[in-house]
Amino acid sequence: MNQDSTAWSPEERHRYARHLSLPEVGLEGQAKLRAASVLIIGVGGLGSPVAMYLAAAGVGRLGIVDPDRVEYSNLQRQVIHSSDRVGCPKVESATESITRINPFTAVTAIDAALTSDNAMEIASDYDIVIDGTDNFATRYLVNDVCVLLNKPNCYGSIFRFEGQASVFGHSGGPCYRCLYPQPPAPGTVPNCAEGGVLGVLPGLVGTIQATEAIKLILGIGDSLSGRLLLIDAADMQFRQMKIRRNPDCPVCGDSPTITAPIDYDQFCGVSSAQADNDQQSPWDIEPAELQRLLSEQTEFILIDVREPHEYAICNLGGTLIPLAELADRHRELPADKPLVVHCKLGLRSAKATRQLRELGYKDVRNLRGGIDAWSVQIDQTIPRY
Ligand SMILES: Nc1ncnc2c1ncn2[C@@H]1O[C@H](COP(=O)(O)OP(=O)(O)OP(=O)(O)O)[C@@H](O)[C@H]1O
Repeated sequence: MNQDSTAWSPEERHRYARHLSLPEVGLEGQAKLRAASVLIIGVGGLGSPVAMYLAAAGVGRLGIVDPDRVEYSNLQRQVIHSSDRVGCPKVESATESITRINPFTAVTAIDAALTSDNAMEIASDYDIVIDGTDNFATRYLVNDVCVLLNKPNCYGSIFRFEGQASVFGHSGGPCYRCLYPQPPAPGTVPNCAEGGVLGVLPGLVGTIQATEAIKLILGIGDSLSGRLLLIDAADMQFRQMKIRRNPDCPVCGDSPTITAPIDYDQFCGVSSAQADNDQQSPWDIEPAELQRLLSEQTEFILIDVREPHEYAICNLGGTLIPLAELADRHRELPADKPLVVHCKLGLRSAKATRQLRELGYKDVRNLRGGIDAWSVQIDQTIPRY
């Protein structure tokens, strides 16, 4: 314990009164909370409620790590941030909120991404780690670092209306790799930016992560270690699945082969997918060139392969054929005219371009960077979403 557990100011006694009268917490438990340190990776949708509730509960020291800046599109769920903080580093905005909630909580803000190079050093300074991130490479990194440092990892993830939570690497329990030995192939699982997420869902999952951290600090209840909680907010169903430690797990198994953080982008195939994405395809068309074609009234067909609800948000006026319908509906397109295909970011339209070329369409091009790039480079009145 880093503070005298018996010394409480009148304000602290008043602030924590409802904990103090709870037999499972009391002065002793509150002292454990004050002496505890928790590292929160990502102060986005999940990290927001986690940080706010842990501060309110009186956790003595919080570390927050995030390289991102607050955007308007974050505010629908990232409740630790507010409109006046758009453009600010998330960790700065979160520190301000945490301090307003509880000035007795000390915050260390790291305005950078957790990486293989810094994770061991950063995490070693905390009792518990909470993963509030949104990508597979970081999830495997957080998992491995927690196993290597023997720290519990309160895990959560969300997508659309569904969430998951568990506690990994705790007292001989399984780790994230025992549950998911391999990451999904890059591009096969859409992220929240593409697929959307119900704003309240990270509140639900993040408070479960915070609850698990508080239980671990207090040493009470039955933790989610060895169980995966599956949440369906649309039907409000909570299910759980048993998870066992895999003796062959490369990080927590009987003969581990991972003894230090690895290259997680490479493990998750992110580098090669990114390189493919960055590499200009001969079929790409830049936004400026598309603008020229439009202004010169060149004859071509513009095709939008997004979903109807995305088309309703903003569109360039092309023919809407969602990617999943292209195989059935491609005959609506003339075979003898140039086609320009686009989507939100240029990935779905790259697939559509390949598909149409395989179907025999000779002159098909893909708008590089999608409607997002068009909005940044050509027409800022088109909303980014
Ligand atoms: N390696 C990492 N280190 C620290 N923070 C990370 C890391 N990877 C992701 N994050 C952070 O985790 C948070 C996840 O938040 P969230 O899932 O709500 O999405 P977002 O990236 O803020 O928003 P959107 O996906 O809509 O653009 C983000 O703030 C992101 O910057």
